[in-house]
Amino acid sequence: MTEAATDAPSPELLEAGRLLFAGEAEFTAAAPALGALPPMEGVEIAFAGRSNVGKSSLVNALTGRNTLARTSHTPGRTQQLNFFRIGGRLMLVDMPGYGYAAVEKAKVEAWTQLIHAYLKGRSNLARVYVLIDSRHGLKSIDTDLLDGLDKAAVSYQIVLTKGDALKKSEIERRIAGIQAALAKRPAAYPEVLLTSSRDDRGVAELRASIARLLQERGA
Ligand SMILES: Nc1nc2c(ncn2[C@@H]2O[C@H](COP(=O)(O)OP(=O)(O)OP(=O)(O)O)[C@@H](O)[C@H]2O)c(=O)[nH]1
Ligand SMILES: [Mg+2]
Repeated sequence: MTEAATDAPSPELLEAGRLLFAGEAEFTAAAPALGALPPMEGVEIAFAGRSNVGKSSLVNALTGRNTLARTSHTPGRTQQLNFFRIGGRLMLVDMPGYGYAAVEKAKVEAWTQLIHAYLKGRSNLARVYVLIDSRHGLKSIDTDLLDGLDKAAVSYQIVLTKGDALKKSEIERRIAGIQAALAKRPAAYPEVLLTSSRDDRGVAELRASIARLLQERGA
């Protein structure tokens, strides 16, 4: 396990994260295609992951607003790149899911192309948070995305979701397995975060991680 993997954020960073997400959070744009992206504004981060992994729920948990992003039991709820302005300094992008969805295959393939193209071509994108369902771990469709991000040198960090649904021993095993899989990936941030939008575990730590990223970017 690396240093970063076990480092708890400092109280100052936790407070910076809390303040970042305590301010205004507003939906600003939805882009169905690359040609419809809003202008670049400040530092951007994106939430990517398989359909139904809990991306939109985590946006709501971070902002403490239950209905900011639309969520659903049915995979395929988010169908465009949704841009949220957070505290005037950060743009958070909630993406459609890849992998599977309760919509036509052609639609999912089009989203997957859009996701890959956006992630590799957005110059103010500071980091991609790749969300992985803690119960399922990394699937080949996830490693396809990681391969693309490594090749394009786009920084990413793994965030495990639905941590409330796993036992402690399973959580430890899952995190260790993912860290081992990341060790040889050049664009991976070594720390793996475990979150739950149900019981809020790891949410303050994720806010702190995002606040640290903004500090590093001088934003
Ligand atoms: N147990 C548990 N369920 C969760 C959690 N977060 C989300 N869910 C459930 O997972 C389902 C999908 O949540 P969404 O947030 O819509 O997932 P998404 O990744 O945005 O899905 P798409 O937009 O379809 O790609 C919903 O039924 C949520 O209630 C969590 O932390 N714990
Ligand atoms: Mg969604």
